[in-house]
Amino acid sequence: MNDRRLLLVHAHPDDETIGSGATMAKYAAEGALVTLVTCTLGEGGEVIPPELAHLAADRDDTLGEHRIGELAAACEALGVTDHRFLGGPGRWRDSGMMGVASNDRQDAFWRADLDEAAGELVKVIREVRPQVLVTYDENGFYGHPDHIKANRVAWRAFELAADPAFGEGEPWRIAKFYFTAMARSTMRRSAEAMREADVRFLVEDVDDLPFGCADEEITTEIDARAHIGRKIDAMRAHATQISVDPPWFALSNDIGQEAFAVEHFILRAGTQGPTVPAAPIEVGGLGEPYKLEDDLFAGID
Ligand SMILES: CC(=O)N[C@H]1[C@@H](O[C@@H]2[C@H](O)[C@H](O)[C@@H](O)[C@H](O)[C@H]2O)O[C@H](CO)[C@@H](O)[C@@H]1O
Ligand SMILES: [Zn+2]
Repeated sequence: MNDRRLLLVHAHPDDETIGSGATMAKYAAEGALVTLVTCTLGEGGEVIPPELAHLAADRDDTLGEHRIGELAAACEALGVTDHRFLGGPGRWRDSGMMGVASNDRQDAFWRADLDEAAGELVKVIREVRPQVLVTYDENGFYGHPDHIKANRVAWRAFELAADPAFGEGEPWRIAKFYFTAMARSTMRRSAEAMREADVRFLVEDVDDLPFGCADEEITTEIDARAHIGRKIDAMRAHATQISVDPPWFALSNDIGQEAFAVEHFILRAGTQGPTVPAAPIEVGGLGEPYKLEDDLFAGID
């Protein structure tokens, strides 16, 4: 174990793997403490396997409980041993996609009191004392209300954890705050490869997808190719949400995506560390002429 401590805040079981799974596996394998906080149980998700359809919210409403098990299996696959649900399992419920009726439930994460939810995350931050925090950008990566709220709660907790006038425990200032990111150029190349591979999933035009950023916004590139097998295994663990046909996967909308082994991030707060030439495009990097951090802890230790 080294002294590196990485905290990730994700909205639902499966997001950790989709957006940062290879990176989590890499740092866990290198001996860092990787702590995952998941904000809901994913109670409102769709269910892919027909034999599990009864779990859905409008049937038995036991999908949240089932996804606790999926997430435990995914964390084991990633080598992540420290996982918490924000405020405890079921404290806040999956709000559903933007605009649906479940957004208005009293227990919806989207309606959570910001300082109350952030206060729960401050407890974890002051206990773990992470140097690095990762979550979504202000749009929640793709606009889901729970993802947007996760960004807001994480940012508020980032501020409060460092404030000696707030709450109990020793204040802790996190050195670097990152957003998960996906470069549109990488997405385009992936979509082209999917078309050529004639995969069984739908291939959408990148411009029609609700996520992706300009290459120039990326600050950090984590080459976790050595750990892609763990990411694929973790995706398989989330069987109600993800279909896997490596290196491709799809959610219940059946829109094909690539399980990237090189994952990108945007530094939102903190000082950028030393940069190196980006990995080649052929392996999923941004390629020339980009120079990026190749380590989330760059410049800290
Ligand atoms: C990756 C992610 O955030 N998944 C969420 C999302 O699930 C999507 C939702 O059910 C949508 O209606 C489908 O078309 C899409 O395929 C799903 O990925 O929203 C769910 C409800 O809030 C959430 O449980 C799931 O984790
Ligand atoms: Zn999600």
